[in-house]
Amino acid sequence: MNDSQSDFATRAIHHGYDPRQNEGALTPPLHLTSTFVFESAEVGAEMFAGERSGHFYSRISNPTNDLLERRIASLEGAEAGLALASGMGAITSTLWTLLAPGDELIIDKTLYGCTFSFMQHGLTKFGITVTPIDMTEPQNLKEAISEKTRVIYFETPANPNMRLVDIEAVSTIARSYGATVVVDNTYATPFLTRPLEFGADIVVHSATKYLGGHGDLVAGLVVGSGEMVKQIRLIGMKDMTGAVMSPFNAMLVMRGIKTLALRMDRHCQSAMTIARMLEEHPAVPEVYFPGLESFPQHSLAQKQMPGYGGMIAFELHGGIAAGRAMMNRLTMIGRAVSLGDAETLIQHPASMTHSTYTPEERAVYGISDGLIRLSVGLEGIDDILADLTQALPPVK
Ligand SMILES: C/C=C(/N=C/c1c(COP(=O)(O)O)cnc(C)c1O)C(=O)O
Repeated sequence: MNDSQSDFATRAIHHGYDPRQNEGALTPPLHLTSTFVFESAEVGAEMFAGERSGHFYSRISNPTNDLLERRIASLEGAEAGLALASGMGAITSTLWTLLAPGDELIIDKTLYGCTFSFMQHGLTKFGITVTPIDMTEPQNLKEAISEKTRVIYFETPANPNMRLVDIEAVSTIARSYGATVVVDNTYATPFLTRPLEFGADIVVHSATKYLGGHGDLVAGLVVGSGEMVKQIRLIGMKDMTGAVMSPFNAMLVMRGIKTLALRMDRHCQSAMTIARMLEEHPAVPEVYFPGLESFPQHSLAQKQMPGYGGMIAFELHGGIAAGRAMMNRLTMIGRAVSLGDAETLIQHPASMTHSTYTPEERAVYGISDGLIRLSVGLEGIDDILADLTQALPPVK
């Protein structure tokens, strides 16, 4: 962990909270309240009119959520943050706020399955043009972008095949057209990548994953400029989706974030070791991990990610039949969707998280039928290696 990451670790624990302002309590209070009492009818009216700051209903804001929002904004280097019920809540609340009929949304061709489905089968029903491109080549964006383009959206690394997008290059092109760049930073987390530093406008997270980090909640987060986040809170979240995070989950996400630096360090170390083992294994023809020198975008990874994360995608000889047999032989590693947990998890995107893509779409969008996704957890590395090795086809 270098100096800036050390500062990151400190802010992840302390930012925005002073025990001396809270009866000395080491940990922040949990405001399990739906509503707030006004000191007078006039004050209530002023709050609804936006003439007075403060909390008046937990679908709009809550003091516990407020602290999480300020903390994640600090970690991402943003002016403001917003806590939502899920990653999809963060994504949909943001895009419903930014887009209107007649607008164009340009997306990278590889996205989490439900994100892809919301865009291709949801937004398009409301007169929004959705244009998937291979965003790993910024030239493709130059050719696709137009005055109708309002939003550019991508994940880096992308779920599930690990493709990286050059945030700086894409943001430079987008800015010349006045388009807003939204980056889903779930895989990398702000410990490894802070997209706003490369010119992006908004970051969304499934906080269900690495930020919560313990497989015990579903949550989402958005960060960006103060004005942008205010619009997403008051239009997208309050009125259009209602996708509000419970204060209890906000408390759990803040507890997860306290150890994010430590956990990401371990996820990165273990994933690097496992990726190298897989690369050497004769039953594994393809491994996709940004930290491998053989990774096509390894130099971009070095620019954007000082550590390479905990996610690996790979193929087996024998395709999905061999993949399923291998997954079924595992004894410690869990056959489950989601990612970023203490527990190592494995799944088959084509039939699970990305089954919303048609087979034809999967072929175009780089999600092969044989692809397997591994979320490397925090167990002892020898135990993870042992489980994988005994489950992989025997070396002849
Ligand atoms: C089962 C869920 C998986 N993913 C979700 C996800 C979401 C959506 O996040 P909520 O699940 O709504 O918190 C948003 N953005 C990214 C990059 C994601 O991976 C999964 O892949 O295994």
